[in-house]
Amino acid sequence: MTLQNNPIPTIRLGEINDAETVSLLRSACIDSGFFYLEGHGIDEGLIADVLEQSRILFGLSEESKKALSDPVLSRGYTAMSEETLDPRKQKYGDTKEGFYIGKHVPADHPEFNPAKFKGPNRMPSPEITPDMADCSQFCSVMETYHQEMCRVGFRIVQLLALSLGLPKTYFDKDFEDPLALLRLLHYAAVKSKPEEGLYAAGEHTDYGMITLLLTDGTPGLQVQLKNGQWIDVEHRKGAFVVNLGDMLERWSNGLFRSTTHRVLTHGESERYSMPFFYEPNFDARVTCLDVCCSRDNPPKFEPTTSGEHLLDKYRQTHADFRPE
Ligand SMILES: O=C(O)CCC(=O)C(=O)O
Ligand SMILES: [Fe+2]
Repeated sequence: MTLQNNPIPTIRLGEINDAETVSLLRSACIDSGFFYLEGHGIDEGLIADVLEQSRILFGLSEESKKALSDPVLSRGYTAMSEETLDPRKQKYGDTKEGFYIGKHVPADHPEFNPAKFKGPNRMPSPEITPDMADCSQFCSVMETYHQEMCRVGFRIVQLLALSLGLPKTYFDKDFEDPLALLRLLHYAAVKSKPEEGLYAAGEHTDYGMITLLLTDGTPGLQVQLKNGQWIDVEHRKGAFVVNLGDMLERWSNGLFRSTTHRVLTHGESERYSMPFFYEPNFDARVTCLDVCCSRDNPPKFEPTTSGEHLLDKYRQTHADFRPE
């Protein structure tokens, strides 16, 4: 396979100070904004459990799944076709259903603050989802995975700091209370027809810092190269597909790329995936980094905060949302 066909490099998370890894990561962030992650230390058994529990969740009755929705806090269940990632090109909603899990902050906790995305998860329980045999198993698998992924996310951010020519701990303070959201996704066995506006997940960039994606191996994810061409992101067992979001592009003054991607399904089988969105503290300041600016290359973006940036992105999506 030529480099042209597979421009997505592999980063091993083992040796964090390794100069070669740092420079490979820098190139990946500048060129494609996507890389495979190996050596992350997440147990294969845990990954299998997350996939199994995800299948169990989406196999519940429609009644149970609807009872798990919580649109106010964007936690819990989102129905098939409810989301439209690219309203400009899509005639139909994404042919997927989803389930969001964040950090659980109970309503009576001092940190509870829906305006800052701090609130309770909406999880299965014998009362809400009587058809789930073992709700506590689902909850404990997802909680463990969420915690482990925060640990991996933190290490990637340290590696990103090095790749920007900054001290390894540069962003540490901004990730003391990260906005970290795991999303389970289930794509229907529907053949995507982009020419007719039918997508499994419409074209988009991710809003935040980094996304770590795991799938069941069913193909579908495509990335757009700088020349406009779409390429398949091939599944690599045990590796995460990591991509950068708009917030990091902004922070790095456009040096690191937030790349457009989409999902097209072939219609032969269902597809399960779980993106994990790892973002800075709500109040973290996002100001174009000095190392990415110069007299000839002044800051292209106004300073903002992580929370404001994310809220802005959500508002934009809603403003031009035109349901058919
Ligand atoms: O399911 C996938 O492969 C990608 C999903 C995605 O891009 C997203 O949820 O932002
Ligand atoms: Fe995405």
